[in-house]
Amino acid sequence: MPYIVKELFATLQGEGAHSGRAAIFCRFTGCNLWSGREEDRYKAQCTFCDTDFIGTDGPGGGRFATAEALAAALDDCWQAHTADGTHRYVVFTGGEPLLQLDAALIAAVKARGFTIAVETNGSLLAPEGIDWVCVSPKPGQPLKQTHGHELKLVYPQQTLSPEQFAALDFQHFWLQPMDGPERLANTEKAVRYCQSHPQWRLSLQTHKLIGIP
Ligand SMILES: C[S@@+](CC[C@H](N)C(=O)[O-])C[C@H]1O[C@@H](n2cnc3c(N)ncnc32)[C@H](O)[C@@H]1O
Ligand SMILES: Nc1nc2[nH]cc(C(=O)O)c2c(=O)[nH]1
Ligand code: SF4
Ligand SMILES: [Mg+2]
Repeated sequence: MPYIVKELFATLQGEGAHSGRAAIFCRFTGCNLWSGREEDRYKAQCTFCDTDFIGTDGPGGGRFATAEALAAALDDCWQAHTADGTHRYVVFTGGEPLLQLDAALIAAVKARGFTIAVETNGSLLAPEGIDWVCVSPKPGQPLKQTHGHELKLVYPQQTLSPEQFAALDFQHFWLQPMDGPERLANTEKAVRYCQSHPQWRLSLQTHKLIGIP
């Protein structure tokens, strides 16, 4: 099965505990909670997505026939954008990366010296070997990935509250204000929640603030 990638680009991780860290983002095509088409958004399980994950037309996107081919593309992207070969970091996102990220790709990317992070909605179990698991729960599907490194809840959501997740096995608990027309009000709500519930910290989408991808 080929890996289908919307885009593959170098930037800084904008969110969560690794915010500010140089990374290659590999955005897989497709999600299990929304078709990605605007006309379907109202009936999707996840309705507030900020991302275009349809097709393969983004920078560096395409169909990669093998794990080795995709790992080589990540390697090229890292080498084109960084001064040295160390601290290699790849973030697999999407769409929903756990629909495609498998043992073969993890092994191929590790063999090239990358530390691997994933951004997942948590409705699928993560395979072994991922170094940093960020789970961002969504409505509509039961949460299967109930442990990891950071839990990043988009806030506020009508049907999901921080209390539902506060006892799970994660090192970091983030509230990330929901982007969209209510972003400012949502940010104020997230600030108030974090102030009164100090287990939770505020995650801003810093890449959007400074205009990088
Ligand atoms: C586009 S998702 C892709 C990865 C995976 N499908 C997921 O939902 O975690 C990447 C991150 O953006 C967050 N996100 C998506 N839409 C957002 C929005 N409107 N405001 C704030 N964060 C959002 C997600 O919760 C997730 O943490
Ligand atoms: N800079 C940057 N940081 C990010 N962290 C998570 C992202 C995502 O879309 O998964 C993202 C993204 O799209 N850009
Ligand atoms: S689960 Fe993630 S990629 Fe899928 S629609 Fe929601 S935010 Fe977007
Ligand atoms: Mg994003």
